[in-house]
Amino acid sequence: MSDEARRPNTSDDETALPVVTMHRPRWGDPTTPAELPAAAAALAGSDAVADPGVDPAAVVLARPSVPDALHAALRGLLGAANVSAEHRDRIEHTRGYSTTDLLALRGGDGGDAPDLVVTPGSHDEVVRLLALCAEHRVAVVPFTGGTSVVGGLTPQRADVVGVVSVDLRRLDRLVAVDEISRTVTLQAGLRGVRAEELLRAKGFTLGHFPQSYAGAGIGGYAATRSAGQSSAGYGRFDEMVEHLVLATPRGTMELGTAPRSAAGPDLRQLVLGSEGAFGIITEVTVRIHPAPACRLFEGWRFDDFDAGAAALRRLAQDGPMPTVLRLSDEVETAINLADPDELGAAAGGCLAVVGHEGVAAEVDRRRDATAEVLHAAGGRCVGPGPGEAWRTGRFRAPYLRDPLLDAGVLVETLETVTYWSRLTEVKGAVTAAVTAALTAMDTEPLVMCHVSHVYAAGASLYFTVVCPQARNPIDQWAAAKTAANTAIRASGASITHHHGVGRDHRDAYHDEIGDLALEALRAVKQTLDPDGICNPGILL
Ligand SMILES: Cc1cc2nc3c(=O)[nH]c(=O)nc-3n(C[C@H](O)[C@H](O)[C@H](O)COP(=O)(O)OP(=O)(O)OC[C@H]3O[C@@H](n4cnc5c(N)ncnc54)[C@H](O)[C@@H]3O)c2cc1C
Repeated sequence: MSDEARRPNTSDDETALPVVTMHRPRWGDPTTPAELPAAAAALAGSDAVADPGVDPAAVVLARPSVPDALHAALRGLLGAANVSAEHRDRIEHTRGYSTTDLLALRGGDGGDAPDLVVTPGSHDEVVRLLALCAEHRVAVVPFTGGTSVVGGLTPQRADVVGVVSVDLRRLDRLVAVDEISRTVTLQAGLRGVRAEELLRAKGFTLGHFPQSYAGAGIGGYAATRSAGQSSAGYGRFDEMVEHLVLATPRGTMELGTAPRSAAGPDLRQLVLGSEGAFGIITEVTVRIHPAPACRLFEGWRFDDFDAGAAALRRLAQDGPMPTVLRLSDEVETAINLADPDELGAAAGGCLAVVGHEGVAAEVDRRRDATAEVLHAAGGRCVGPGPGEAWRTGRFRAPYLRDPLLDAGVLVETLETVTYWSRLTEVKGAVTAAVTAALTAMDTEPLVMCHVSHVYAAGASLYFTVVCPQARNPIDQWAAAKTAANTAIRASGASITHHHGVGRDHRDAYHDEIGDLALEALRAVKQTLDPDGICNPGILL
């Protein structure tokens, strides 16, 4: 392996991002907006109406409805500087980053804004503020990075008198590294980028890089069972968690005594993925890895999606397992969103990105063994170019959505997970359902798909849908999303692999788990949150 292909993991490391303040409804660092590639504008169609949306500062919000007594008690508990009813703070905590969330705010709808935004500075303060809010029947929405794409930050107001957003940004410490056990204890409000920066300084990595890496944080990762793009090598976030601390309106629950235990069911699993419905995660202890010294990312071509998927399955089942393993279908390969300058360029076949990280000898050994499997499965190595283009461009991709929306293009993603034996069927069913729903509205879409995470028994499918915006794009996407959810459930797949349930997937999730399991979950909520103030309507 040439030294040029196998790059030392140094200053061109795309994971070394600065921590930026997000500015709803746009993504990321406002000083580096994305240019819309000329070819992408054509996706809007000739009827598209360009619309940059309403200035968030001009969005009218309702008067805060939390009782004065609670407002005063929160100021007493947290200090006046950590309790805000300011317009700007309320806007910045309104909904998440799904396309419909953005469209609503761009359209001037501030209806889901919280009444107050609070920033507690310790676990004890979180416990006490939960008790105060329960006393006053005010809903509490935990907020880490605010990048939810499933309505996880939009609680139901029906049975509460107000909504408080609990922004965990002050819980931002790396508490301790256990180098012998290779674990780190992190406070929940730490942004992912900052956690990685702190760990790299000690020679370690978390290995968790979701596409929302620029915005999301530790508490959100745990609460949603997030999956990073290196999940093949490092695992999903929930698989990394050894120990966690949950603040509930009834007190503290601390779970995870040892790496594995036979002491009853693993209750950490009740909290991971609970999306704020049972309380607020304030701290987690997770596994870490030595920071990789080298990496090698390559592109591999396959004749078609099924051939590529079969090759990925071979690796997932029999090894070796790369650090990054993903496969774009024919449409996504041709559109090549990883390189915006090549939008629309026809490429043919399907492209897989295969990445290895570690010490040089291990990278070489795994790369060669992987190449043998992929060759045998019909793959052709096309060198580091496409792999490096994907690696270096991946955190820029979310910036493209804003100029697309400005230009009147609807762009949204959805995902699912199923067994290998059903992968092609599920992919076909979801693509057909979304295409039919949007075509019926005279907005025929382009539906792209990739395999984003692989396991021995199956894989997740991630769809990107692009079409011209209809007159009411929120209703337009709701129809497409309903069609997709129905197709996912009808084909026996799970409603989500990593985005979570939130409000948007709640009904499909209940269908997926069945009545008895739902009753059991409700009993847990009743025990931990008897007044129903923890993210009401999310998950349950
Ligand atoms: C452009 C883009 C790309 C994305 N790519 C990925 C991806 O590659 N992989 C992936 O897994 N997801 C992805 N997502 C979805 C999202 O980033 C993840 O769900 C992420 O884990 C959310 O983290 P967050 O810190 O932003 O959480 P938030 O949005 O703040 O919260 C998410 C949910 O968890 C609850 N919550 C937050 N903090 C806590 C806490 N401390 N305790 C209890 N509940 C809490 C919230 O109330 C909410 O319901 C993407 C989103 C966007 C917008």
